[in-house]
Amino acid sequence: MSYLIFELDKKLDVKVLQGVGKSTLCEQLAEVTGLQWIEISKVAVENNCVEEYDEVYQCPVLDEDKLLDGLEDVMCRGGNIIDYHSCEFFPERWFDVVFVLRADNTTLYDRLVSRGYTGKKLEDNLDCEIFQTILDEAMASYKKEIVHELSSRTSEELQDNINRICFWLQQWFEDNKSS
Ligand SMILES: Nc1ncnc2c1ncn2[C@@H]1O[C@H](COP(=O)(O)OP(=O)(O)O)[C@@H](O)[C@H]1O
Repeated sequence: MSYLIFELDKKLDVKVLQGVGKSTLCEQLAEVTGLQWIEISKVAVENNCVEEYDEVYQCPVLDEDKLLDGLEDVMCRGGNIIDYHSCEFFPERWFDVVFVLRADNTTLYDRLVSRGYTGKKLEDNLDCEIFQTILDEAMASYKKEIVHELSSRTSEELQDNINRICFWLQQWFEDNKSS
């Protein structure tokens, strides 16, 4: 499961979880739309926003306040695609639409195993999908009407998602032309 969140405050921004295809989608979307793809994990490391390393999940633990402070100006300008595996700590005002990517468990299992995930990290990522944790988190963090689910299992669905998001963007610009 994954998020894709656009902040469309006259400009745009996107945010997206693990193995569902968010990087793949964000990269292609950035190419097509000209939006700036921001990988939070990379930005955090580059800007010293990592507090410690979680040995169980084998991932960095972020200094969220510092990270958010550093992103504030960029997000206010808009035009970004934000890519990360959690969404509740981002300010609600940053985003105008949220896309939650979904993949069935077999697909997700194969992707995560081929990426080298094992043990608790693998189990918890799969549980997230089974229990719809990310969708619930998105629904709880943002207005329900701006949260959308997209299936992300095949290359056809990837293309379809890009088309749907581009169409959605066009509509957004039409609706907000005069403001
Ligand atoms: N829609 C899709 N159809 C088929 N394979 C996909 C799709 N999206 C991503 N993948 C593949 O799944 C793997 C994980 O994708 P990635 O974009 O890195 O996920 P994430 O960024 O969510 O962790 C990669 O090998 C990628 O090529």
